[in-house]
Amino acid sequence: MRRRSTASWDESDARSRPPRRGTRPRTKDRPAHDDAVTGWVLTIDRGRYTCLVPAPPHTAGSTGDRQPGSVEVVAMRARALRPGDVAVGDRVGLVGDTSGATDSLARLVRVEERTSTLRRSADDADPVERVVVANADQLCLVVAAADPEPNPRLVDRALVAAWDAGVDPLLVVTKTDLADPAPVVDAYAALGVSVLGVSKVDWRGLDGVRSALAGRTTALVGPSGVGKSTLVNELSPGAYRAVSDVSGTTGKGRHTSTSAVLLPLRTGGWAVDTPGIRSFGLAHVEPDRLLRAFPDLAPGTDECPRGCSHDEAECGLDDWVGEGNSTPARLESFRRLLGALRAAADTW
Ligand SMILES: Nc1nc2c(ncn2[C@@H]2O[C@H](COP(=O)(O)OP(=O)(O)OP(=O)(O)O)[C@@H](O)[C@H]2O)c(=O)[nH]1
Ligand SMILES: [Zn+2]
Repeated sequence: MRRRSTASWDESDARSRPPRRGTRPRTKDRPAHDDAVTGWVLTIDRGRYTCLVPAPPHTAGSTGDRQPGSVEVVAMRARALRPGDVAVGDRVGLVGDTSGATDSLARLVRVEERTSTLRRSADDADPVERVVVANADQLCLVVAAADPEPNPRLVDRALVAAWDAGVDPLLVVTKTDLADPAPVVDAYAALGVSVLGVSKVDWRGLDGVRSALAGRTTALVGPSGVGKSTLVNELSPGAYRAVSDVSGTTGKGRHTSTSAVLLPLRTGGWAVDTPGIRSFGLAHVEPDRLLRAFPDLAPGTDECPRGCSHDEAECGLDDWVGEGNSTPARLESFRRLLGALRAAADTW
C-alpha cells in the first residue's frame, strides 16, 4: 500500500475529467500516480518548477543533497493543482519525462504533506497569504547592526511566524563593522533566540553562521539592503545572488527575483533566499499558539478568565510571574509579541 496523507494533493482527488470518448483511460497516470518519482522544489519561475530528484539510494547516500546522480527536473503543474498549491521546498510527485535532459518537461502531480509552512502577508497586490517556503526547519532573520537600523516590530513578527510554523528562529546581525550588535543581542536574549553577528569586512562571525546552518534547511529573510545576498554568496558559492549596488547597472534599479530559491551550502544543508517576503502573514495565527514558544508562561494562563487577551488586569500571568514561575522580562516579551501579532502587518 502506498502511504497517503490526507493533506497531500493528488490529481485523483480533484475534479479530474472523465476520459474522452474513444480514448482508453490512462491507467498508467490515473488514479494514483504510483509511478511518480519524488522531487524537491528548488525554485519556481513563470509556472515552471525546478525540482531536485535525488539519486536512487543504491547510487549514493540519498540525503536529498546535490550528490552525484541527482538531477534537476523542470516540471509543469498538473491541471488539478492551482499555482498556490506548490511552494519552494515542497516535496512533490513527478511523472512523465523526469530525465532532467535539456528541454524535457515533467508533470508535477502531487504535493506531499508539509512539515512547516512560512507565509508572507497579504498586501495590496495580493490579498491572500501565500506559502513562500515549505518544509524549512529554521528561519534565519537577517538584520543589520546599522544601515538600515533594525526594526524590532518586524523582527518580532518574524519570530511569531517562526514559532507558529514550528521552525526554530535564528537572528543574524550583519554589518557588525558599522555598529556594535550588542543592543540587538540584548533585546532578544530574554526570548532565548540565538543571535549571531557577522561582517563582510573580515568575515568575522561567518564560522558561527555556517555551523548554525549546517545540515539544516534554513529560510533566510530580512529587509532589503541588510546584506542577505552578500551573505548567501559567501555561504553558497556559485549561487550568485545579485548584490544591490552591483545590479543597478540595468538602470531599472536592483535585480529582484520573485521566487524563493533553495541553495546548497558547502557545509551540507540548504539555504532558501526569499526575496518575496516583505512581511510575514500572521492572520492565521491564534494568539494562544504563541504560548508554545513560552512554556514557562503557558501553565500560568490556567487562571485567566475565559477569552483572556493576556494583556488585561485579570490576566493570570501577572500572579504566575509574581510567584516566581517566570520572569517579568519574559512576560513583557510575550506581551510585546502579542502586540506585534495583533498589529496590522507592516512591511519592510
Ligand atoms: N559595511 C558592510 N556592508 C555590507 C555588509 N554586508 C553587506 N554590505 C553591503 O550592503 C549593501 C547591501 O547588500 P546586499 O547583499 O545586496 O543586501 P540584501 O539584503 O541582499 O538586499 P536586497 O538584495 O535588496 O534584498 C551592499 O552594498 C553590500 O556590499 C557588511 O557586513 N558590512
Ligand atoms: Zn491571560
